[in-house]
Amino acid sequence: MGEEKVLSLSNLVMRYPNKQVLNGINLDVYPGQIIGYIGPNGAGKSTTIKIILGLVSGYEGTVEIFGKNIATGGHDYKRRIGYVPENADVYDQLTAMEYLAFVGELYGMKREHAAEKANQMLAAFDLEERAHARASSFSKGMRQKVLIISSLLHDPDLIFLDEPLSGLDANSVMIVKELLEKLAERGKTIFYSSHIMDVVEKISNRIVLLTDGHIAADGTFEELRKESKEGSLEGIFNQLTGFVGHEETAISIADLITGAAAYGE
Ligand SMILES: Nc1ncnc2c1ncn2[C@@H]1O[C@H](COP(=O)(O)OP(=O)(O)OP(=O)(O)O)[C@@H](O)[C@H]1O
Repeated sequence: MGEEKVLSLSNLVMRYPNKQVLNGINLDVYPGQIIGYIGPNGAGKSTTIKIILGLVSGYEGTVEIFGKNIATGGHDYKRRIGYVPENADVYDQLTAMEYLAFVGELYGMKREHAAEKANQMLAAFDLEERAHARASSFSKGMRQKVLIISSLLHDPDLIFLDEPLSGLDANSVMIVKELLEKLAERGKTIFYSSHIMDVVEKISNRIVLLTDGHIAADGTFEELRKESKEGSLEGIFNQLTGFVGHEETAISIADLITGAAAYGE
């Protein structure tokens, strides 16, 4: 591909004191891609994203964003990035508008511009009436919408989303799924981490599966399907992560709960 890479990871290795999490990740990402970054719990997905965002240090290898090494290239690239973390929370004491104007300013927007755009986006997400209410009074889904807006307000080119649909109702899920596609069509790049396989299957135009610290699969859903001969992404995931016997596991847990194992009933 002749296009400029948005993100490039070369031989990325990360060790925590008692665990090697990333074992040499190589990944080149191009404009317009919607990458579904998947893998079992603890595989290292969040660690990868945090390294890319400059939130975790001590890695080996190279991370280039918009053609610049993040270790030596300054922090300007962060203004072109949007991020919805998995366990984020809006500041409870701020109203949705205050929070969004604040985040917009952090990304270098003028406060009035951030506030005006935030107002329009809150209305688009059906939250106009709650714009001046404190976040502490918001439901989980309302908070998630505010977080999504906060990650997109400054019109980033590279967007990281960790379980972005968490807590959203069915209508909002449809809007966000469609929105991601529209943004990708406009050249934005989306890096999307989720455990909901049917959503990843539908949204992503490229799926990257991380297991045991390395990339076990990388391609479109169709490519992965041809290679694995499984019909669904869930099946491919189970095959590539070596998972068998969900029923046996469920039975043994149910036995523990009801005491059947201990009492041989
Ligand atoms: N600060 C830390 N110190 C030590 N170990 C850590 C630290 N952060 C993460 N780990 C370990 O690194 C591994 C990868 O964690 P990470 O959060 O990247 O996984 P993940 O793929 O995002 O998992 P999940 O799907 O559960 O969100 C886990 O074994 C975790 O315990």
